[in-house]
Amino acid sequence: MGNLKKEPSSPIQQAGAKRAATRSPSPHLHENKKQTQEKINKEENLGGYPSYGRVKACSIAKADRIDENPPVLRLNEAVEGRVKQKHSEDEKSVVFWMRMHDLRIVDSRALTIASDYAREHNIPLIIIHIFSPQDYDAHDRSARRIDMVLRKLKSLKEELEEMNIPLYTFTVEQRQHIPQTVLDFVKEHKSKHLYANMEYEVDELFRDLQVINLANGQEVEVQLEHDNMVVPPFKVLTKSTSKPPMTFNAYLKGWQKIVLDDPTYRDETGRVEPNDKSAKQDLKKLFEKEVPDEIAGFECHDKDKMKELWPVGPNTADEVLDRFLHYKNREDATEASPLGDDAEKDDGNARIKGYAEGRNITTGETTSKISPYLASGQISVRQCFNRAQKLKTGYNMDVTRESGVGMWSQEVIWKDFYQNVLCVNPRVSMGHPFLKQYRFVEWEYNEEHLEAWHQGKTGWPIVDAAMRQLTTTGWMHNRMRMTVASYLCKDLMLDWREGERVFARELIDHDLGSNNGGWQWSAGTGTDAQPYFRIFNPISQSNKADPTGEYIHHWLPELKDIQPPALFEPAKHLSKNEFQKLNYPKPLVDHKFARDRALSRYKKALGKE
Ligand SMILES: Cc1cc2nc3c(=O)[nH]c(=O)nc-3n(C[C@H](O)[C@H](O)[C@H](O)COP(=O)(O)OP(=O)(O)OC[C@H]3O[C@@H](n4cnc5c(N)ncnc54)[C@H](O)[C@@H]3O)c2cc1C
Repeated sequence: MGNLKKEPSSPIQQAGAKRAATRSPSPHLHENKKQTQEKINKEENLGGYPSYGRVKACSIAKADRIDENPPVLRLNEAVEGRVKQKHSEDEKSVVFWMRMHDLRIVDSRALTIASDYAREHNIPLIIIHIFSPQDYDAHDRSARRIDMVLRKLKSLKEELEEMNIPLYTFTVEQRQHIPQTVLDFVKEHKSKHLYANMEYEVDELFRDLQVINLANGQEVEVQLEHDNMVVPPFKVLTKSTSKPPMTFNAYLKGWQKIVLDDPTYRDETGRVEPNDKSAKQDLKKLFEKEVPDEIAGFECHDKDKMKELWPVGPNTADEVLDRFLHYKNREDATEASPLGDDAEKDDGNARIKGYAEGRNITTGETTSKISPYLASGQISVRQCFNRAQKLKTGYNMDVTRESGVGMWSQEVIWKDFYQNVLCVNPRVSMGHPFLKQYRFVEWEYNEEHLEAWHQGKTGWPIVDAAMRQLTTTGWMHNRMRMTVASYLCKDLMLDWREGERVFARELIDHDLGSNNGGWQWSAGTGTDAQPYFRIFNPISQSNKADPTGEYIHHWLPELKDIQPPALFEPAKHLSKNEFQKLNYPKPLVDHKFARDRALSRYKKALGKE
């Protein structure tokens, strides 16, 4: 790999490197960190994870302890037992805390309740959003994701201003100070009620528990709602065990029954109601504060490109969905915004209609590209599900695999499923495999290979094209996510958490539940995981996802003159001379060798070797 650059190449990698330099140990200190980390791993019984300090995992003991009493259940209890506050004359406002996952003002459960309370008592509604760089760091948030949040907040601020509602944003540097800072704000604005939708990551659940505990002693009532899933966590239970099912098919069955029995789960709440005009004057200072252009340490270096590819505005998420439900597939859309202006409305040939058969093809617009908008809550899961279901024919609810509507609805339910997995087994978001038997897989730690994979220089065109799509656009097609993830874990034998982290730092649609679920599925360590012995072959994946080679040609112009099948494995098909002229790397590892190595390592972890 002599042609591999050590310097971060994509803007997002540069941002990551800068952040790493300021906030976390430099990647170049990995060698020094290795010993310390190995010591910690040994001490904490993490054996088998010799890490370079990159992979974050808490001790097994701690993960098991948190799993035994999942924080979401504790939070549910705390919400039930909260100290209630009655409205009185001295209550002058009500506060809604908007989070990174619910950036919208329509169909947001807690926001609607807050808005109703404000109307009922004739007091103004205040909306706040907190920037927490420490949390972004802890969750490896990408600068692109943060940039999209800022752009959306700016747009919301303008919209809300028309409705006399202030959207006030501020940064809290030390995340441990967030609970009290929020309560201080609530009290300062003479409010006794704070509303928010729950976030399901472990840190956030513990933070919210603390908010409630503190509020109980400070005459503030905190009400938290389940909003980020159609069916809240721990609701779907298997008949035989009364436990949440951990396979998708069983979950889907239970999910469907619950929603059919009680259609209110699908009910959308309306739009936030305006404040009285007087709020503009009374809360002048809050209106005056601008949403910042960037957050220090998370500057987005390809901001303009992101803005062009993933625009935001009052109705953009609705429009992106609309395109998928009612417009034709644009053939040349590999690097285009889902809102490009050359789309043709055609209900008879709408993209969703071809989804069941076409979703694995990487060229054109075979999927919705709604994920950046869904992950940041610019549109709700309910809205997506309901709007697709409106197009169904002949069923009460279509979640079958036979139709485009059914298949797409199932995919949306996968999002719910992975949120549920996160809530039921919090260890998965703390660096632990869902299948505990895979705690001791022996991974390779190879900085060069990781870097080559990240930069799209593995020598396997389908993997490289996909990784360049990721670093250039912040998004990757689902089949490609599975392909590159399988390649990282099973061909390069690199720890899935390394890949999970790279994705988190690059993706504009990063969602902890879906990302973790996708990575663990690919590594064979998760729910529904493909078994360890199923190893994606880059050539069959190329044939399946990019039969004409158009996707590879788009992302790897150096291979533009080569056609399939040579395109899928040029090092094998071309003469030495021809191959050298391409300036394209040879495969990092031989697939057959890698396959045998992976099988042996997994078997060893299972005690079969
Ligand atoms: C290794 C790996 C990492 C992933 N990381 C993320 C991530 O960080 N954020 C993310 O939103 N999705 C992630 N996914 C799931 C999936 O790849 C994306 O949701 C999908 O590619 C987004 O494109 P789309 O909106 O066009 O999807 P569509 O096919 O149009 O699906 C519509 C929506 O359904 C949901 N969905 C679809 N497939 C899945 C799935 N397999 N798991 C969970 N939800 C799904 C998403 O919200 C998606 O936007 C990951 C998958 C893998 C294999």
